[in-house]
Amino acid sequence: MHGRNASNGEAIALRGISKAFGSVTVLKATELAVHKSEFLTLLGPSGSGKTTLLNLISGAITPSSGEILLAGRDITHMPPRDRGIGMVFQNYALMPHMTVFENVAYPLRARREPSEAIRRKVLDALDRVGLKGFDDRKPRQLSGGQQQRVGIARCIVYSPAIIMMDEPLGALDKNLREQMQTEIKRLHQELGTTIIYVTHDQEEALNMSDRICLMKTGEIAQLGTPDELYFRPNSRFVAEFIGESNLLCGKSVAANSVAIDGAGAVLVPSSERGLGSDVLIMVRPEKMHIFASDADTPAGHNVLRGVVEAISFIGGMTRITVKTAHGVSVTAKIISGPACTRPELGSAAKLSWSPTESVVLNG
Ligand SMILES: Nc1ncnc2c1ncn2[C@@H]1O[C@H](COP(=O)(O)OP(=O)(O)OP(=O)(O)O)[C@@H](O)[C@H]1O
Repeated sequence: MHGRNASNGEAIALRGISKAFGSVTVLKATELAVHKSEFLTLLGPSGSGKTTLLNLISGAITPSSGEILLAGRDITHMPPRDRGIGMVFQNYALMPHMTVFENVAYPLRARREPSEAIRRKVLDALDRVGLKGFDDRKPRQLSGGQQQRVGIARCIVYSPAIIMMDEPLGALDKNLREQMQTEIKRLHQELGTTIIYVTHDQEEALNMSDRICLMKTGEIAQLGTPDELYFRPNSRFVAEFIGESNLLCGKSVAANSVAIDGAGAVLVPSSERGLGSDVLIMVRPEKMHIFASDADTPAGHNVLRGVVEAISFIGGMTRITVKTAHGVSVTAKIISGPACTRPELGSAAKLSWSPTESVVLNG
């Protein structure tokens, strides 16, 4: 398994990679392996280190410590152009005086490929990104979305094994962004390329990725599938960054029970915790059910009582917030139906959820 095959299916591996600018460490020692053909997204708030990580992999900056392996080979000190990693930028970085054809041909000309091969590959790349027949245009004659397609064509034209995209859809409006997300996913499936994608948009990350690497102040907060980050966040930060969450503070009173501050004990999945330790229970709003105060709740469910303080209709779903007797606002998201089927503003209500839907986080 080792020797020639030392990469073990890893396209990129970071081993103890860190980066400091002067005395400020912006990326703490990081371990990360990106699998071959994987779509991995670096997600995180502004300043969390996503671009720094990308720049380290591309070779635009050198690490303060650690090593970077490309398919098992140490490239830590290799110049960027020799790494063969394709880049797609938010601002497209097209050459304005060149036609679309020449922009896309550029990396092939730099590699001195024969002109017939260049023509074939450029037209194929333009076809793949839906720009057949646009080869004679100049970038300024294209919309933002079309310019980014040229940026993508220029990247896929020389078949790099790894493509990195830094907020590629950041300059586009919402509808176009969603359409381009679908197209980038399709291209990923067609080409089987490893993609490392940077965004600070959690919906984009959930929609596109095989795995998400969520960054927080220069560290990986959690690395996992979209499902894992959404349903099994490992911390309050992850629970709050991905999707909406209800957080209830309490103390562990048994392996499967937490006493919520001011509201009695609720059941949670069993796990080993120090009794009396501070914990947070996270429940996604769509796992919360709402009932009139005199209605029966499902057997075995946890129940909180309160008063409906806000109702907002968000299309297919309706968000109902209940202020509980212990003064905490808890939100349930239910499938929208006629107004008569939901509690009225100001009325007493019960919220219930299955103990299996409680995620226990360290307090
Ligand atoms: N050349 C530099 N010199 C000094 N500090 C830098 C430099 N480049 C980045 N930083 C700092 O490193 C931290 C991480 O920046 P980085 O650009 O990697 O974040 P990011 O997650 O990509 O943020 P954004 O979403 O805003 O692009 C920030 O605090 C930033 O100010």
